[in-house]
Amino acid sequence: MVEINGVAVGTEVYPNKETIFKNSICSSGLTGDEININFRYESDGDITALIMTKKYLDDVHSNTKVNLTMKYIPYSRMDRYIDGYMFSCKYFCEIINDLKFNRVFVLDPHSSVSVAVLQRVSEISIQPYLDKIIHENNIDYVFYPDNGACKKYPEKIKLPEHITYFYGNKKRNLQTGYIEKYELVNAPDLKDKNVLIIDDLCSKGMTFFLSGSEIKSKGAQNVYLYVSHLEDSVKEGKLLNSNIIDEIYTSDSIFNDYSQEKITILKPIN
Ligand SMILES: O=P(O)(O)OC[C@H]1O[C@@H](O)[C@H](O)[C@@H]1O
Repeated sequence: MVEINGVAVGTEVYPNKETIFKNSICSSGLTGDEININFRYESDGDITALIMTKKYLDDVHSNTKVNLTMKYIPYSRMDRYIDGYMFSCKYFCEIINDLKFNRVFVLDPHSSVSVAVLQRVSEISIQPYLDKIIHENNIDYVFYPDNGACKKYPEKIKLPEHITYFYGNKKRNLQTGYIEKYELVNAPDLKDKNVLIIDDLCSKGMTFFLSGSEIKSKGAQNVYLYVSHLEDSVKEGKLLNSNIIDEIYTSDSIFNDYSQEKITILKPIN
């Protein structure tokens, strides 16, 4: 989904599935010094819509600065050279650079690779989300479910002084995607404690099902999960039908099913 100043672009298609890119939004008054594009990845077609929209704005509003908000960066997981695979994260970010946005705003990117490639990029902080969740749920401990999260978040977020974190180790088979082994590393006494798991992405939720199960088996009272980007595929996994996680919190970056019990989509930060 692509919006120009809050109005969706390209919502109709021709019979052959090409999108009808109308300019009604633009003719109904695009004034001001800056235009804001909101890009929410739902499918690869949204990337076409983004390219068309920026090209259109360059054409008819060539003197106006155009900002892009792209909370979830598509292809951000394909963030290294792997033999036989395309380095899609790099290529996608280069396409964004080629479009020459004035500023690009992203939320909690999966790794440092995307922000290293993207130009004129700023990160929207997830701190206000975490402060709210920690406060409202009387969190005792924070848990980072894998090495990636454990490396990233201590540098990125500030926990209240009384809260310490512990972390987990997972071994995923890259061919099958299956998690073959999961263990808690430095777990404190969790009896009757409230734990918040923090990570960037949830796909089918297996990482959180396994880590949450381990945490609950150590006597934790409530286990909450914050993920910046929640994929729809979470509905296909075990997580939502179990009692392992008491509430999942996420941003509106890619998840938009407000009917799900146990999932809170947090209001945009700014
Ligand atoms: O376990 P699922 O939900 O499938 O995958 C999510 C995990 O896989 C990683 O890319 C994410 O950073 C997260 O740790």
